[in-house]
Amino acid sequence: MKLDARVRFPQRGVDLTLAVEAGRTLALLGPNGAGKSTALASIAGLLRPDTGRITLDDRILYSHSDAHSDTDSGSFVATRPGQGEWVPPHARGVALLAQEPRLFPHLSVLDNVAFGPRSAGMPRGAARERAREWLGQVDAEAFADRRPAALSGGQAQRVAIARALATEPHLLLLDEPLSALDVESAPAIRQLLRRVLRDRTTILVTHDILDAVLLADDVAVVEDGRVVEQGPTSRVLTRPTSGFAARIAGLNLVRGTAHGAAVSTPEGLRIEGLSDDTLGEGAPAVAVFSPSAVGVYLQAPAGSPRNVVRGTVTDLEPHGHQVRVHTAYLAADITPAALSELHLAPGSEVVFTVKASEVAVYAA
Ligand SMILES: Nc1ncnc2c1ncn2[C@@H]1O[C@H](COP(=O)(O)OP(=O)(O)OP(=O)(O)O)[C@@H](O)[C@H]1O
Repeated sequence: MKLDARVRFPQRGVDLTLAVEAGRTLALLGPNGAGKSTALASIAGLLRPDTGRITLDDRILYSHSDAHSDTDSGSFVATRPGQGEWVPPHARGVALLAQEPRLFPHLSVLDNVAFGPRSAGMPRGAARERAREWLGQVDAEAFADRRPAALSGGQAQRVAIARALATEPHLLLLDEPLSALDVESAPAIRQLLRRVLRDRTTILVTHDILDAVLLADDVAVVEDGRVVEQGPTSRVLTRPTSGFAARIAGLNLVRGTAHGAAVSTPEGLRIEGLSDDTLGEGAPAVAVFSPSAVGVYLQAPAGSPRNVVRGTVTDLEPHGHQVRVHTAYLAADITPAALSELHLAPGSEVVFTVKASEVAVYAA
């Protein structure tokens, strides 16, 4: 089913609009405190937004508007302040899978998975039958008779996935489902999710770019309580328009205004690039380029036609066989040999150069 959600918590500075098309997986990415968990809890019904509207297809799960602050056309005419609709969590057809499996410790694995169907009124035998099917789907039927305490973290998360899916939810919410797992068990659970999420309407909160690439059709980047960027995963990672998406995609991004195929920043920086967008003069735009396209010098090379950006080294870190040199806003990859020749350390003044032909300029 298709999800449309607008959730507003003015006191938390959260005002998010999200849409997930039926059968697609949307990854929510963003820094800590951006509002991702607030969005999931609101959609699951664990948290009541001050105002907003949440629908699954035509069914309203939550609706409440405030005539004074909600300027959405029409909606506040029909609903006066204090009125609204609220479907409790268990009746939403929404399953939430958290970081920790949170299985019921006193029930067997089988009865943990049968719990949802039982609560929905299914007879015990049929509920157990369904639980067995789902345990089979997640390769966990061998643990059916165990108690949760006798499971490893990865095994418990498999069971939690089966428990969430056994309720046959219209919408699945995953809150960093792999973050509590060790590096050995995470890949297998990621593969399992890849299989079970296919054609299922899902929102996935993650900090891991690999999860977004392997599991999500679309990505929404949340910063400071707002969705700052949303689109197909491949587009967001190859043509990011937010600083956060650029960082996780491993790209440099300079934001400013368009002047021809150049971007100018309020600080006076000007980056020339190539653009296949029709950019209005002065329109918001970004210049995006890879750290591997950046040359690092101590002095600006004489007569160079390249873009030149001065900065102070903030950090040096290994990056594959190279070393990534960070300044406050940009990064460059150089060889260890170049690093030792330049004698770089945090605090060093450097000049970054990049050819215009390596810089993509597009509307932001
Ligand atoms: N119980 C609460 N009461 C008031 N404000 C809260 C509460 N929980 C979170 N907030 C605020 O709401 C905003 C969004 O927080 P939220 O936990 O949704 O972010 P997040 O993106 O999920 O972060 P993280 O990645 O750290 O989980 C933050 O400003 C946070 O301080």
